[in-house]
Amino acid sequence: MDDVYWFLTRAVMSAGVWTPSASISTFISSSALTKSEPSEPHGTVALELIADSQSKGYDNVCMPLTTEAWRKRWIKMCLVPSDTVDTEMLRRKSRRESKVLNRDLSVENVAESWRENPCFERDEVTMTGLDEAENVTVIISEWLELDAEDDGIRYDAEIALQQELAYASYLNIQRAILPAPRNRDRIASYARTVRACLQNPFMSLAVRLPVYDTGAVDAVSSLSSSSSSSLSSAPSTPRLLVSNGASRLTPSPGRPLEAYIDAAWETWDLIRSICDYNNRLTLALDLTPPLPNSPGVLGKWTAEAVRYIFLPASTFIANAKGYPVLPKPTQNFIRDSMTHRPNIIISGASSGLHMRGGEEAYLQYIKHLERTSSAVQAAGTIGTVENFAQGYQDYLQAPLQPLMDNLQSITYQTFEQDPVKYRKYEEAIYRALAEWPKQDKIAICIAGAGRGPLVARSLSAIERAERENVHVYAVEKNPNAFVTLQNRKREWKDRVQLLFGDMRVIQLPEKVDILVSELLGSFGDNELSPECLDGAMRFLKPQGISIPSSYTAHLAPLSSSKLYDEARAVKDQKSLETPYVVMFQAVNLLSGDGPGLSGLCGPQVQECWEFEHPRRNPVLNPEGLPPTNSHNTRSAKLRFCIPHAGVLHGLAGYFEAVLYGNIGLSIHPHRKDQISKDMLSWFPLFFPFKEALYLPSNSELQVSIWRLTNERQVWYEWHAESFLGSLPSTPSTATSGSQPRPLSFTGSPTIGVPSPLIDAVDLAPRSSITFRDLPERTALTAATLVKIGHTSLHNASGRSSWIGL
Ligand SMILES: C[S@@+](CC[C@H](N)C(=O)[O-])C[C@H]1O[C@@H](n2cnc3c(N)ncnc32)[C@H](O)[C@@H]1O
Repeated sequence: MDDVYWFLTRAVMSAGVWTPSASISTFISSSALTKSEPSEPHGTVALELIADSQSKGYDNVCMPLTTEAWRKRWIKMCLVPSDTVDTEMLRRKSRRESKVLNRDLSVENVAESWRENPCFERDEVTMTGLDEAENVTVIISEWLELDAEDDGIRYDAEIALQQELAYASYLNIQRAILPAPRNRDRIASYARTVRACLQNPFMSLAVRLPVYDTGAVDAVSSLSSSSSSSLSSAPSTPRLLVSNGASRLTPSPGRPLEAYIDAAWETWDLIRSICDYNNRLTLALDLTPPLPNSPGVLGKWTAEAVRYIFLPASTFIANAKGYPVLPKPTQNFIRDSMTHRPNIIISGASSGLHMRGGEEAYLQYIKHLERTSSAVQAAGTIGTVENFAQGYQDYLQAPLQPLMDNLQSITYQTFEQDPVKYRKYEEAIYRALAEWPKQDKIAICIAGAGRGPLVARSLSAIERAERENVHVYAVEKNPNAFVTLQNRKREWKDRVQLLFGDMRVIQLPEKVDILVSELLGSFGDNELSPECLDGAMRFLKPQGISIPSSYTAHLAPLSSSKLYDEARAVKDQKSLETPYVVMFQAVNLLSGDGPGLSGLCGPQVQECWEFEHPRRNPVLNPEGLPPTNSHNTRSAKLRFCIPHAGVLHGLAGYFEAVLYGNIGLSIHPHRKDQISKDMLSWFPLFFPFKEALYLPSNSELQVSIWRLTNERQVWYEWHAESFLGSLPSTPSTATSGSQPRPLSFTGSPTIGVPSPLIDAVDLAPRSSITFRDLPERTALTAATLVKIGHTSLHNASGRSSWIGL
């Protein structure tokens, strides 16, 4: 049964033109702001530069809040002058912590009065008027070291930060970009300060972060080298402002750039965790080179709260004609990010770095990426899921309970707009009919007919198959929908017989050859199709056909701070133990394909279990019904390889159904386009975790999930454990001198069975990785995995969420 009714109703009412457009800003440096006098008619330099950038087609400007004068005063007040610093240490020191003998008490008194009453002088800020600050993205002083080693520097940097934010608030600025964290050792201090600043409920903050971690690349030198070259000055100017590439850091040989990207992500993960996933904390992702070359490595950032993307001119390369373009992986990342409507900040466009195109070439190129983004194009194309779901991405919806509830007419009407589902059903019925000898009398039952679209599709399949002798029964338990069915019966005449009642108890005048139902949920069985069809199977002849004939549930571990945050917003346990229907957008699937640590890891998305109709050899009571529901319980233990560090926030649930032969329905992310492209009726299920579980690079995640039942309810429970590998000291198997066998990439009957719907077009051999020899594999597994964490058991005994029978 379709999980999107509620969403659809809302979507129909709010359908409007939503253009997923990014806003593009230009960066104005503080030197540009201070060097010239304003010309008429602009009252200030800031207003003049803002007007100039608007005339060039930028949507916004991004500029620092403070000037060089402020930096100089802060250094003078707070840092020990360079000539008194211990040159061995090559580190800046705060006056507060300094033990030097020749302390200048007058300066220290000035500093103390500043600490007591922080205040700017006019020439220390770039703007003073509300008109200047309007629509400006403000950058907090980049030289503030909120993560300095020196306690005094950190303390004074925090006071300065609070002072700048208070001034920004005064100018009605509600968003600010913070200085980048630089010192991995002190990220917790940085994050604590940010958390304190977030106490102002009207201010949203973005952490600027290079996609590789500068602290990891050059942990000491980034601080000490800048101080050695300018001991009397503040920390180095952040790389963002360097457009000639002179200050590029080079990763050390032997460590791939991807490793630094994991480190950068870990920095972000720690900051947002300490800030308790505050939704006013976002990322300003700095794409200053060097950047990774491998495709998809930037993909994990699409699942994070990236509000700003810094693109210095130095990130661009020249194409064959000399115009600036982005390297392929960066290009793809920008395209994919477009649906999140980021604010893209271009800096150094006027520096003449590229031969052709001039300053506007950068802006034009980003606009071109937006226009050609497949996600943006899909959102603008009627009939696609992206268009259909506009504005509802990453929106949590409680799945409906169609067995317990009676749907409204508007709900039926909206999901009847899905052309793909009904076309697939008609084709399945047509093919099933084609298998019967022409002269046979055939009976079809539509179990759960709703307002009748599958009845109408059955009749057209009968016509296409040129069958004369076919009778259709339509069973429906919703009394209101049954009125609509009666109305349509006038058009169907006696080809169709309507029966009002619950398919689990109702009697039919005769047994049928084909039983058609659509009781599927996003996870296949989560709207109780197995339980309803147990009853309906009484109508089916022994050799009869059920459409669907089977369906499978699939899972993948996912990271999404947005969904995690949403699920936690309702502050009770229930909301974090409830599966939700969600159109995923800012989501990253954490698993990769491969053998992993245990040799047992499967594909990125794995199958949990299957339901087949009719069941093989069922135990039935005299009424033809199963005595208990225990045969509909299921469980799965899945092993996922985690190639890159990430945080597990939940599980993505999908289904795939075989209607008949190779006709099917699928929302499996890798197969849906091959099986039922542009089908609108189902969005995936999201099983949240109460605790975010950190997963290091090259770890293994083991997920357990159960479908459980009692006489009145069905529910899911879920749990996860994480492992790291350690090499066994001795070979774990006694294979008389032979080496452990290599991993085999040949098919396995149990892991990652390929879809029966796409056997001819199935994908790479992602799904079938296992050891050839099971006993050997088991011994190795036990020897190599080291447990590192787990979640609690979610929804124990169905305490928070269940589906009523
Ligand atoms: C998803 S709707 C499908 C309606 C229609 N077949 C379609 O595809 O548009 C499922 C329908 O099955 C009905 N239904 C669910 N459980 C039922 C049961 N146990 N007996 C009879 N009808 C049932 C619901 O009322 C609903 O109308």
